[in-house]
Amino acid sequence: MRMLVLGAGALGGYFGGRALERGLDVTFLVRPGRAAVLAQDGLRVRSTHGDIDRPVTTTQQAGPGFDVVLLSCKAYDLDSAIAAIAPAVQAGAAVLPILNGMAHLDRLNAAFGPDRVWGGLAKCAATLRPDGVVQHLGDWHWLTFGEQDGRMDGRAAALATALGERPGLVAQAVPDIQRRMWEKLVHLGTVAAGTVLMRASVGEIVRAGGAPFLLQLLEGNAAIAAAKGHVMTPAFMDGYRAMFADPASAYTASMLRDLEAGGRTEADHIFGYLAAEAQVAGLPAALLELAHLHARAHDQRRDAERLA
Ligand SMILES: NC(=O)C1=CN([C@@H]2O[C@H](COP(=O)(O)OP(=O)(O)OC[C@H]3O[C@@H](n4cnc5c(N)ncnc54)[C@H](OP(=O)(O)O)[C@@H]3O)[C@@H](O)[C@H]2O)C=CC1
Ligand SMILES: CC(C)(CO)C(=O)C(=O)O
Repeated sequence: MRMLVLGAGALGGYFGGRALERGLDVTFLVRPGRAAVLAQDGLRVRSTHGDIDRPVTTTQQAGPGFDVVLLSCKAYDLDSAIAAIAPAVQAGAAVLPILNGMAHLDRLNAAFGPDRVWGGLAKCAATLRPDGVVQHLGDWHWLTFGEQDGRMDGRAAALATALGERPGLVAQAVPDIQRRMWEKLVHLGTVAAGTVLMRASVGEIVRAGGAPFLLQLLEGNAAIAAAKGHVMTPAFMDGYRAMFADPASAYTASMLRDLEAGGRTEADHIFGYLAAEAQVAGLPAALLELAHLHARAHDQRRDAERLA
């Protein structure tokens, strides 16, 4: 199976590297800066599930011949990413986006049609270090995806079989990817809003007395998902209530890591989207709106080059 990976950042580098290990024919579609690093040093991944150090094939121009495009850009780069992958998708490849959030599906559907676009999500924490190494954080290694019509006999199932389920990468094709993406957004919307607003890990927030704050975010996000027709199960809620009340947790969202590194945030795509959906449903969203404002203010300061 031939895979084109747009972006060799944290997740593109991690999952693209694991796909290479499992025998897929992988090409990274990258911009000149990342292309130069990969040409010089190869793909370097550091992970408790095994490091990766290997030369990789890169291109700066997509073309025909790919079965699937793993789309791993940030939401704010979506327009340029759509333009970059278009030659591969128009030639027949499916798109597997692993961005957090939901709104990108509409834009991908508009660009390529829903038959070509899968849903997808990554439960995996990683970061691209300044030295160009992809650092896997913690133990999560799940890649979940599915065709939007829920078909289980198409290319998504074939990709899951090709990638398999082993430590380092557990790939699953599912018939209910929209529900899974909403579960991920309830989780992410909680950890991102909580840790970005407090500029602290889950454990630090809990030890400071903030467990009720995190739980309020979790319940609020679950109510928004329910209003969209995706009711979180009791088991899901119990698991995340425990996670967001753990005083020993070092857990932070990638958005906090990006913000602390002086990067741009996906504020509109995550907090803005959730707050807008809350408004449509007549639900309270004060904490999401505050997180949105906080991250946007950071983005303003960053764009003006006034970060310390
Ligand atoms: N990191 C994490 O732990 C997790 C992240 N996510 C989500 O996954 C998505 C990706 O995040 P992450 O991997 O952290 O992001 P990164 O910033 O680490 O990587 C994104 C990469 O996309 C590349 N890119 C963007 N536009 C283009 C383009 N037009 N052509 C080629 N390359 C392009 C960037 O390249 P360049 O270097 O040239 O800018 C960058 O290397 C986000 O939506 C995030 O919320 C989900 C789960 C966990
Ligand atoms: C919550 C987490 C780590 C789950 O993969 C994530 O998506 C992120 O930090 O962006």
